[in-house]
Amino acid sequence: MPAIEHLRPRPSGHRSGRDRAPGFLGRMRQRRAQRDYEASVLTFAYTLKGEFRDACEYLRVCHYVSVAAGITVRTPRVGEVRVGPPISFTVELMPGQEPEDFRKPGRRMAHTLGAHGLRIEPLAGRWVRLVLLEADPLAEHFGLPPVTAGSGTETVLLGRTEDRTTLGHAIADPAHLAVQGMNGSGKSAFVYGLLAQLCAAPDVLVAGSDITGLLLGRVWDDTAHREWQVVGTHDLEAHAALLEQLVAEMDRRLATIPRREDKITPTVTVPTVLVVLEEFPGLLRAAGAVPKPKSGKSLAERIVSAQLRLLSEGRKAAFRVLTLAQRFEATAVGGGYARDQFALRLSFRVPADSLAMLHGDDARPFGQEHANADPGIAYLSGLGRDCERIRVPHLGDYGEYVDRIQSYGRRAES
Ligand SMILES: Nc1ncnc2c1ncn2[C@@H]1O[C@H](COP(=O)(O)OP(=O)(O)OP(=O)(O)O)[C@@H](O)[C@H]1O
Repeated sequence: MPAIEHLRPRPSGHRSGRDRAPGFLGRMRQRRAQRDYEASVLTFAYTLKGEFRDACEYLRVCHYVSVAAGITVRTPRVGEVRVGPPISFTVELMPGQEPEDFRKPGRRMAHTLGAHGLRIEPLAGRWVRLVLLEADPLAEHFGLPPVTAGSGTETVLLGRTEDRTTLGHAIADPAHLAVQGMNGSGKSAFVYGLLAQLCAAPDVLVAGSDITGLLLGRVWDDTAHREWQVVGTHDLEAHAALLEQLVAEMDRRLATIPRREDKITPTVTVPTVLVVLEEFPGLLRAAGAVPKPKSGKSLAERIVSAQLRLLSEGRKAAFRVLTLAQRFEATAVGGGYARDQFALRLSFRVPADSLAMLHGDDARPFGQEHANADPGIAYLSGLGRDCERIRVPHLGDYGEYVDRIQSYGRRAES
């Protein structure tokens, strides 16, 4: 950030190196160094304020006020500037502004000021502190600790935000999850971590369909979950049959909701069912190649309609759908209505248009940069937060996933 660099005070020690009070010339040098330093801080603060004002104007974090001479621009007032590191400054929000209003333009604002990112720390009243981050706060590796949830109502670790807030989510909370990402972006590793955290909970059942056979299937042998999982492409009919079986269970639950309640409360005997649909567009493509029977629905139609019913009615019956896809195009996941049912959405590295497709137009400014994101970096929408960049925890290699499911996966009762 050459434009707004500041000088740091230099130690004014005397040449002898001995610990002795400075003489007259030494004291003069000290005073001059102090004066130079103070002047450099003032120049630095002045320059930073100017650059911040320009950035606010360009990014429209400002008010346009009509005066007799025409339109004038008001930008948030900068208070105290700290030279850091990290460099930070306080800002008084303008009427109607919220700290969150700096989040979306934050990255661009930081780039204008020569930093990597911006952390927003709300202070008292209408003041916030903006901290300029010199490096990507998400660059640091984040390992998943060896924890398992004791119940679906306990939160599992989803990730860490740029301001180091840890985000968790309880699978019993009524939200379906959508996860998209290109090959190698870290979406499977994320779900390995999620399932490893959930596999031991006595009131959670991990069911689903996985044409790859890596996420579900063999890994889950000898656990209570395995009989509710279908893998591979050798018997595609079995995938449709499983989803229809899950819909039948959902219908049975809906019919038994107590009169004065509007949803099922999950228990050990009526667990939260997490329906994992790994590489769902691939399943639909494979099913689409199966010839349609003379009467009735095609295999792909059966799969789409079962998924749609689980998505639209499952929440009240303690069903949660977790769908994985490389891109969440409406046509690839059973239509726009199906896509709208996901309250929690995560996008690992995807092309810019795919990010906006799942997170809305608000995510468009992040698209270009996110298209080159490192594995494990994702945008998350949901949990009552705006679309936000996070790093998800990393469980380790595939062998670690196998070990954790085999060690902690809930066993079938004999
Ligand atoms: N959270 C993470 N932190 C650090 N590295 C990660 C993380 N997640 C994944 N990786 C690295 O990225 C590699 C690819 O991850 P992963 O296999 O999950 O990608 P994917 O999106 O599922 O790709 P594919 O669709 O090909 O399966 C992993 O082998 C791992 O080395």
